[in-house]
Amino acid sequence: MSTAPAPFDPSLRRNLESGLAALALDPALATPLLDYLALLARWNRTYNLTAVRDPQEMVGKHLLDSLAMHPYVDGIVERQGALADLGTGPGLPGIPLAIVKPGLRVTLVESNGKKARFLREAVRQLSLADVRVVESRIEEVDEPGAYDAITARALATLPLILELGGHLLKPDGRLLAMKGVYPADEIAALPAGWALQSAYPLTVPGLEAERHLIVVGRAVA
Ligand SMILES: C[S@@+](CC[C@H](N)C(=O)[O-])C[C@H]1O[C@@H](n2cnc3c(N)ncnc32)[C@H](O)[C@@H]1O
Repeated sequence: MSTAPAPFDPSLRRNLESGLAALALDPALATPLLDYLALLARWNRTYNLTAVRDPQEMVGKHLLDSLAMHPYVDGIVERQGALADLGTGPGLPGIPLAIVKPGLRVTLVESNGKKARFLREAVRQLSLADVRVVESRIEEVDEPGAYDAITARALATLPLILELGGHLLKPDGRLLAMKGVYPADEIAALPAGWALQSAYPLTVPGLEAERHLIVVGRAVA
């Protein structure tokens, strides 16, 4: 499938630009983000990559929702670190974060072949030089201790995310998990050796839904 200019209604760009401004991001980033959205919307017609089909809805539920956590990856960019986005699906939140944080090294981990094919194409067409795609089950990724952070959105419970991908984190690495309702039960059930580090309420411009960023790291003995 070829690249084409984003064929969107101007109101969609305006909504995205005002959402970016509300998140303290440069509204000019709307251009590369809309290129990604156009690709996603086009492939979604045949590949069923996401249940959200309306591009206007994708702006809030996918782009701005993914970007609401952007301040929390700044430390990784500063230390020239690496982040693995587990069960990334069509690249969420990994691709929007990579677009707005140049220099952030992102590995997109996805086991579904169709989604991985889309991801490789998106990386190529959007010229995302610091992004790589690993088509694999998370638990089979053989890169122990390689990452400063792992992200996961709509993947699994906190204990299961750590069971699948905890091995990928450096000793001081962090799981940054995006959650809806505050996951008190999941936090109480964290596996031995892991502890809640912080929890931040996230505001997603234009969305009412409750969102939280849950930060988990290795417990200090
Ligand atoms: C509900 S989707 C969420 C996708 C994306 N993170 C988002 O926020 O839209 C979960 C994704 O995780 C992938 N997945 C689930 N278990 C996995 C595993 N063990 N290894 C790799 N990918 C997995 C699925 O194929 C699916 O694309």
